[in-house]
Amino acid sequence: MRLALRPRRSMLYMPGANARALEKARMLPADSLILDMEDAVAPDAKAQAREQIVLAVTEGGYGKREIIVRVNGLDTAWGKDDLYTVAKLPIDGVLLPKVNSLQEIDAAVTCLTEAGASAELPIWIMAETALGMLNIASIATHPRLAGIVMGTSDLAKEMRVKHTADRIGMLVPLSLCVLAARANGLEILDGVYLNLEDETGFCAACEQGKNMGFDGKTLIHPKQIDVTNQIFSPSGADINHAREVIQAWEEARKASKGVVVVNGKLVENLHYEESLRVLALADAIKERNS
Ligand SMILES: CC(C)(COP(=O)(O)OP(=O)(O)OC[C@H]1O[C@@H](n2cnc3c(N)ncnc32)[C@H](O)[C@@H]1OP(=O)(O)O)[C@@H](O)C(=O)NCCC(=O)NCCSC(=O)C[C@H](O)C(=O)O
Ligand SMILES: [Mg+2]
Repeated sequence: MRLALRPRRSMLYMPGANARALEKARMLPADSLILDMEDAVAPDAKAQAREQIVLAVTEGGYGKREIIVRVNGLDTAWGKDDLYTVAKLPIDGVLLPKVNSLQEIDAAVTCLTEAGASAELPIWIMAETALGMLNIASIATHPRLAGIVMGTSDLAKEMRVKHTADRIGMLVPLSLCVLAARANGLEILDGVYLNLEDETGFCAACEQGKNMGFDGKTLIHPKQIDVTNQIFSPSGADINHAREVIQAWEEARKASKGVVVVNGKLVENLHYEESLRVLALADAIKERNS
């Protein structure tokens, strides 16, 4: 499933059991919201979280923010009821946690279909298990899949990787998932940054994620939104450069040339296509903010 170009620079998690967070999110500038029934919710609060999420999305008021609900896995006591509950909610996607295989997506889709969900309801997966990493090339081909969210906390635990500033132990899985996403036309979001006091480290992680090819970053607190939106938006310089490339390339084409030099750099068709994407993203962000 290919989604239309939509900014997904910032995707904020909130525990479904936290009514204040569900309320607050209606005013926050995040592009997407993940209303969580899974790991941010204690077992005793699962039923309450489900009820509050139903109430919140039914009431609405989230404007242009994309609403995605993260359900519990089908191997838990709550997974099936979660899927039955979200099947008919007015949401933009369902996020499946800890996906290990394509067959697990099939099982979730079967539940959603039984419960009357539209065949158009986008499915997202968390890439956060060692087995899921090894199977990501196959998982990413699922026809209902819209996007991948990196679960770097669970993955670090499974791989016994330390959270270092350069994320050295994460680079292979992160890039593997970016490759799988791009090969299948999917969106992909980087994992969360857990230290809420470390702004410098957070900015560096956002920059690294952008440079690695991610569309945006998942977040745990409202104070992480603005900087994320800024880093994952094309800058003024990016937009000017894209316009120059497009103009130069179109003129070159008219003159039957296959290459042209812009500001001392070689420009080919691939740069033209990337420049069109940058301008389309900038327009989508403008529209999102209007
Ligand atoms: C980390 C927190 C528990 C901190 O909460 P709190 O102590 O309430 O923070 P503040 O007092 O600084 O909050 C200021 C105001 O902002 C609202 N708020 C806080 N967090 C959120 C949020 N996530 N969404 C919406 N609104 C939020 C507070 O209500 C305050 O509002 P106001 O009343 O107007 O002052 C908390 O931030 C939190 O719970 N964060 C989310 C944690 C979470 O969802 N974790 C699970 C996802 S991470 C994960 O599982 C990734 C993956 O699976 C993996 O494996 O990597
Ligand atoms: Mg996780």
